[in-house]
Amino acid sequence: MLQKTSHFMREANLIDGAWVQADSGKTIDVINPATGLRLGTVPRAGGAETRRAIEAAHTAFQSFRKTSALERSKLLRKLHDAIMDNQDALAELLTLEQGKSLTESKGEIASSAAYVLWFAEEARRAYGDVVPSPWADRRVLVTREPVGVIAAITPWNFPSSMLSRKIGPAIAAGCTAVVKPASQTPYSGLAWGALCEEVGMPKGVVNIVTGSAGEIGDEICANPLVKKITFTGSTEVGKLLIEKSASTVKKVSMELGGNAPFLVFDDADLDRAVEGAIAAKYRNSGQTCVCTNRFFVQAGIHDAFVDKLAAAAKKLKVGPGVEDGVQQGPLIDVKAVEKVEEFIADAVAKGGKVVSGGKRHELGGSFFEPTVIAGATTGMKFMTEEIFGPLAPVFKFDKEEEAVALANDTEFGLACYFYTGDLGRAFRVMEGLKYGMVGVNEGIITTPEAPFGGVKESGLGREGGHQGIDDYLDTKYVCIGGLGL
Ligand SMILES: NC(=O)C1=CN([C@@H]2O[C@H](COP(=O)(O)OP(=O)(O)OC[C@H]3O[C@@H](n4cnc5c(N)ncnc54)[C@H](OP(=O)(O)O)[C@@H]3O)[C@@H](O)[C@H]2O)C=CC1
Ligand SMILES: O=C(O)[C@H](O)CS(=O)(=O)O
Repeated sequence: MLQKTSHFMREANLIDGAWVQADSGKTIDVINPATGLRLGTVPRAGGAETRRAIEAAHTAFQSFRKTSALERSKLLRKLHDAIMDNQDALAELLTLEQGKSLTESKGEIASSAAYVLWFAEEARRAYGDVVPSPWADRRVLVTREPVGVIAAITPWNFPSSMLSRKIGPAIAAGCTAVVKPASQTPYSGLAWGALCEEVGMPKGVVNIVTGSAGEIGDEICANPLVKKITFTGSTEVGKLLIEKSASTVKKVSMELGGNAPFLVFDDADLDRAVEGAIAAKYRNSGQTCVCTNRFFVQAGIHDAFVDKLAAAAKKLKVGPGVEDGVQQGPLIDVKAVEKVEEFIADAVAKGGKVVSGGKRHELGGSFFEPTVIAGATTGMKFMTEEIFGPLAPVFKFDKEEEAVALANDTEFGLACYFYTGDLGRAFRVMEGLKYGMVGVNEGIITTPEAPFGGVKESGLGREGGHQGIDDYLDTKYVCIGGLGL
C-alpha cells in the first residue's frame, strides 16, 4: 500500500459521524484487480445498519435544511479544495481498487472536484418564482425546497466521480445522504466520508454503508424516510430499484446501461475520427457506460479506418495502473474478461475478423488485449448487448439513413458519436439519433456544465448542468391572501 493512500483508506462505515463495523462483525474482501491480492476489507452491513444510517440522515436533515444556500456553497467549495489537495492520494486509492491507470484516476478525481465546484455554484441559483397574480388581493409564490434524505448507489467503474454527481447536488439543495458504494470499489466512496469530516460537514449529513446490496437496497427502497434514490449502474438493477421504491413513491434518478454507436462518414477527418474512437472505446479499458459499443463506418472510408484503428489499439500500453505510461489497466475481474471472450467467440463464429488483440494479455489475470473486430454484422451479440470491455466491433454501411437506423436499433439511448465534415449532415444525423448525449467530431464529451443522462432504457433524469439539482428539490406553490391589498 502506498503510504499517502492509507490516510483515506477506511475499513469501516460512516453512520451518524461514527466509523463503525457491521453488527455481525462480518466483512467483504476488497481485491486489487491488477494483482488479484486483497487490499483490505470493509464491513458487510445489512438492513439494520442501513436503517440507522437513514435515521441519522433524517435527524441531520432537520437542521441541515435550514442552512443558507451560501453556507452550503462554501461547504462544497471547501470539499472541492480538499479533493484537489489530496488528488494524488485519492487517485492511488482509486487505481488500487479499480485498476484504471493513475492518469485516468487523477482525471476522475479532478472530474469529481469539478462536479462539486459546479454544485457549489448551483446551490446559490436554485431560484423560485414570483408569479404575476391573477387576483388583485393575493400573491403567488413558487419556492423550491430540499426533498430530504436521499440514497445514492454507485457502480465500480467510476467510484468517485459517480458519487460527486450525487453528493454535490444533494448538499447544494440542502438534502442529506445515505451512500452505498459498489462492493468491488468501496474505498473511493468511503474516502468521501473522510473528506466530509475534514471540511466540517455536520455529522449525519453524509452516511456511507457497504455490504449486502440486496439487504441495503431493500431497506433503502422500503424506508419512507428516504425521499429519493439516485442510482448509477446496470439497467437490470435500475429497474429493480424503480419497482421496489414504488411502494413509497420515491423520486428516482437512474443512470443506466448504454449501447453507444460511433458513426464515421466518408467526409470525416479520418485521423480525428480514429483519435476520437480510441478515446471513446478504450477509456477505463472500455468499462464506461458511454464507451462506444458499435462502430458504423461508411464504405468509402471503412478500410482505412479499420487499419488505423487496429494500429492505434495495438499501441496502447497494457499494465498495472500504478505503472508509468500505462493506458489500459486490468478489467475489474476475470468474470468481465470471460464476458469479452464470449463476445469475441460469438463474432468470430458468425464471420467476424479479429484485426487487433483478441485474447487475454500475457500479463495474465484480468488484463486483456485492446481488440478490434472487422466484418461485424447485426446478428452478433454486441449489436444488442453492452460489451463493457476493450472490444471494438466495426460494421460497414453505405447510406446515411441506414447508419442512423442501425444506430437507433437498441433499447438504450445514453451516448452516441459521429464524425462528418458536412454541416447539413451533422444536423440531420444529430436530430435523427435517439440518445441523451451526442458527440459530433468528439469522442469524450462529459463535463459538469452539461446534463449527463440517457433516454429509453438508459435512464431517468440528468446529472450535471443546470438540470442536475432539480431532482433534489421539491416545488411548492404558495398563494397568499388576506393582505388588505
Ligand atoms: N449510465 C451511467 O452513467 C452508468 C451506467 N453504468 C452501468 O452499470 C453497469 C456496470 O456497473 P455495475 O457496478 O456492474 O452495475 P450493477 O448494477 O451491478 O451495480 C451497481 C451498484 O448497484 C448495487 N446493487 C446491485 N444490486 C442491488 C440491489 N438489489 N439493490 C441495491 N443496490 C444494488 C451494486 O452493489 P454491489 O457492488 O454490492 O453488487 C453497485 O453498488 C453497466 O451496465 C454500465 O452500463 C455504469 C456506470 C455509469
Ligand atoms: O460511469 C461512467 O461510465 C461515466 O459516466 C463515464 S464519464 O462520465 O466519465 O464519461
